[in-house]
Amino acid sequence: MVGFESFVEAPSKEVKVGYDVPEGVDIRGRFDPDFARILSKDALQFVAGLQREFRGHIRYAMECRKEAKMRYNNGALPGFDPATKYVREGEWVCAAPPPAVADRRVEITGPVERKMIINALNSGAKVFMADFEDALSPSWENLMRGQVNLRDAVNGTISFHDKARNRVYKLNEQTAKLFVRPRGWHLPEAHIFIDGEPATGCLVDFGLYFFHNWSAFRKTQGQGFGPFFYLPKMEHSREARIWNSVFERAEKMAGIEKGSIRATVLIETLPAVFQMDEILYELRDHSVGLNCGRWDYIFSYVKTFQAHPDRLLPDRVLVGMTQHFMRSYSDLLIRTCHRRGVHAMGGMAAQIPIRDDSKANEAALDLVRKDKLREVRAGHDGTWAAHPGLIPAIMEVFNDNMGNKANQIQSVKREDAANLTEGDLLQIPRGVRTMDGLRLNTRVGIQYVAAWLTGTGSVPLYNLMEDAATAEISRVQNWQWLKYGVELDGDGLGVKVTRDLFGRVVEEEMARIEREIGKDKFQKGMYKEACKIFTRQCTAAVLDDFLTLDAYNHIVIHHPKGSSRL
Ligand SMILES: CC(=O)SCCNC(=O)CCNC(=O)[C@H](O)C(C)(C)COP(=O)(O)OP(=O)(O)OC[C@H]1O[C@@H](n2cnc3c(N)ncnc32)[C@H](O)[C@@H]1OP(=O)(O)O
Ligand SMILES: O=CC(=O)O
Ligand SMILES: [Mg+2]
Repeated sequence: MVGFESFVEAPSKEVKVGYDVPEGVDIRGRFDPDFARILSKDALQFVAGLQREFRGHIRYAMECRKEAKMRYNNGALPGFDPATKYVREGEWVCAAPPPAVADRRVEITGPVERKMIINALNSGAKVFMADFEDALSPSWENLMRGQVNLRDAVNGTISFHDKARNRVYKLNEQTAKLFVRPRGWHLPEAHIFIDGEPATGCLVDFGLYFFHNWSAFRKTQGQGFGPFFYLPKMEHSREARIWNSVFERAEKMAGIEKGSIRATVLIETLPAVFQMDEILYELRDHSVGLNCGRWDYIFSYVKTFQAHPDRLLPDRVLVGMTQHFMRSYSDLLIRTCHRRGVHAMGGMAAQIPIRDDSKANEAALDLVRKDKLREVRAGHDGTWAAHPGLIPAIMEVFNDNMGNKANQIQSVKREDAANLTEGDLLQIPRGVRTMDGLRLNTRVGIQYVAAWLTGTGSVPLYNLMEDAATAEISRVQNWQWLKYGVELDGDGLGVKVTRDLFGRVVEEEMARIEREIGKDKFQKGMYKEACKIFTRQCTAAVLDDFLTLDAYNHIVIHHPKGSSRL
């Protein structure tokens, strides 16, 4: 095929440099020689092939999401699909877990940032999930540097020199096994156009990573299997079927056996909890389990029931795993996975170490221990840690309760959970809705968007980890409370959430943020822009599907033409 060059100006020199692209591919992101090694013509050809083969299927799946949304908005409830009862009732199992990742008792997650990748791989966790998703702001720089970092990590050559601290970071002898989480199906990659359209973000993340790393990964990490992935935010098994076909195409291109690639699917949307068997079935040759993506799941509960004022959630801090609908989701996930012979992974506790207050730190650690103890006793085979400082405590809980077994797939079947019903999975959570809840949602939402706009996708706020999933809860909850003029509990005054009240809350919380972080940081940051985006989304007549879809327009930078909206 005849190629052509996608030219951009090199700003300092007056020469033209450019990516060598295959026909139909146009790179609109900044040129960088490091990026060019990732965006090689062959790699782009592979990504373009994926895009061309699967774009129609993806479009259809996104249309189906819209249709389902309309049904829920008209009063329907999600539930098990009678048409796929035979899948749920059939006796089948997934391919056996690869030996390299039989033991996944503690997994650390984090963005694909160079130092964090090294720290995570060295952290003592069994697995590191490198994130292009909830924890990453998908700027061109972050995405492309992330690909460079992962290639160096898989090759074992990654290093990082922290000049300020004069510290050099390198990989230990023993490292965690690498999983990569591409973006969700809904996000475009606006810096890569294929046949005149933005590429699908997750196909870019997957395609580039797979193309450059499959061979080395299988030798150094996967003991003959791999690469390994986490798949986010799916709503239906038809979306899992697309991933399965993507994997088969990739395996064919690489000339490796079907079933080499393995993926854990996050069950983190409400519709997907009714599709767990179906999702595993679609991916049965490529599955390595399911995971409780609890934060997006809460977000999805609100989103799915956006037009159901009888199903409002209480304050965000009250929606924990002990609420009946959350516990039922975790129990059914364990039962489903173990019946099908794969891992049932727990979720993320949002607490992180608190350095300057040992009492508060101990209290936070205690919450993490309790959460993890509940998970391991329920039958989860492993769980997530947001920070390396939590790994020893979490590891201890899993070691004490799982002993020498690599996992609990065969030993904890949870047949009792077979009787869980749609009613259990949808049970309305209990708790109050307060002014403090509204304020916290607002303060956290604005600060998160401000960080995201400046390139950081996971941040510590008020001693908790915040990422795209947790920020989404704040956004949709505010939207829903505003939409239905919710009467707040707590002060006995029956204050209603109105636009006026929300306007005052936003003003006061912006002032509070400025006091907390200081005038200088506030001025230099993107708090005002973030406030505008967040406020617009909370007050929109129609709920935006994703916070990051609109915000993405603010971080797209086309070269050499400047910023560009999709
Ligand atoms: C809902 C979901 O999707 S959860 C999954 C997605 N979310 C995530 O992955 C969040 C991951 N965690 C993080 O990003 C971070 O821990 C944060 C933002 C929450 C806190 O970050 P910080 O306040 O910078 O942490 P802190 O200053 O305590 O870091 C101490 C050290 O630990 C390292 N560290 C902290 N978290 C991680 C991590 N997740 N992975 C690797 N290293 C980490 C830091 O790089 C730092 O290293 P250094 O001492 O060599 O400089
Ligand atoms: O991705 C994980 C979640 O909880 O959301
Ligand atoms: Mg998530």
